[in-house]
Amino acid sequence: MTHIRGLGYLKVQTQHIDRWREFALEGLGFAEGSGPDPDGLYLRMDERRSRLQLVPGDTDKVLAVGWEVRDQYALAAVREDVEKSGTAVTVLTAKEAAERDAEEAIAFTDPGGTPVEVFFGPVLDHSPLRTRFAQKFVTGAMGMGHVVLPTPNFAETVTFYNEVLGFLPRGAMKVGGPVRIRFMGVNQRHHSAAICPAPHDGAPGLVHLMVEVDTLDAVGMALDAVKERGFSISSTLGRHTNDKMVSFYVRAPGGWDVEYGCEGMLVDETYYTAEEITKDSYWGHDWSGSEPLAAFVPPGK
Ligand SMILES: Cc1ccc(O)c(O)c1CC[C@@H]1C(=O)CC[C@]2(C)C(=O)CC[C@@H]12
Ligand SMILES: [Fe+2]
Repeated sequence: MTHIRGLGYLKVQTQHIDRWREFALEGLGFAEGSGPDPDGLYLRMDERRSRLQLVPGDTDKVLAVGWEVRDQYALAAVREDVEKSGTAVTVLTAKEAAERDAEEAIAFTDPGGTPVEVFFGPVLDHSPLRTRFAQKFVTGAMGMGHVVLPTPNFAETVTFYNEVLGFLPRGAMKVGGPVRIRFMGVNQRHHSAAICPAPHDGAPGLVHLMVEVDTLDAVGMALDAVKERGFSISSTLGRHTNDKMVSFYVRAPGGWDVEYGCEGMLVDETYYTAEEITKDSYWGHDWSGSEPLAAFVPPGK
């Protein structure tokens, strides 16, 4: 059993903070939140002060994938498990935790090189949330969405998430020969993470972030809004075969994608078994117009 309850937050550095503002606020309909860096962009999806955090910098890269646990006891247990695996853990200072709107947090790097944080005690913002398309983001017990992480050490990374962090296998898909993308979950969301083999550890360290909304109309309105603003559609609308989600993928400033969807299924662990899908989608999800993902482009190219 894992102590991790869901994806809590994602913090990303970007060279393109102004374009990000347009992308996230006008295109995807996130609400503006608050956070410690006056030059940062803090995006609200729910009662948290922020879920997605962009800070300006001279490269585009993931600074932290933040996983949430129930309380201080769960955090201590995760820390012990990670340390026992031989991975060094940093306990963040009270100031560093406060900057993350958390009561306490730890940090470490996974075998694929992704900077990971685990925290408890998120600080809330009770002011009414007004989103651009009047959509509700599906968060709560399902966390903020899912991340697809690239790794040059695929087997080791998968083992780490399953056996050290306790993520449950939620099926796989072959992506060339015997190589599989592996989906993993920690709650009723079908997958909160997917691990994807990448040939090298190229920036930005992320393949995509998926966020879910409550209506197909909001997905359609976001699709129109990002297209109107000149953002590149990586994949057309489609329905996935594993989590049943209807989504599109759009290229974020910085070379990774945001998947924006609705109608994701709820997993019932009483009956669930991990299955292998042989098609990514029942219909749609045409990737032929996708610009190359930065995670798969060799550094320096
Ligand atoms: C197959 C699938 C099911 C549910 C998801 O949320 C999801 O993101 C995916 C993967 C989508 C996508 C794909 O099918 C083609 C190969 C892609 C582009 C990758 O290399 C990572 C994401 C993959
Ligand atoms: Fe996805």
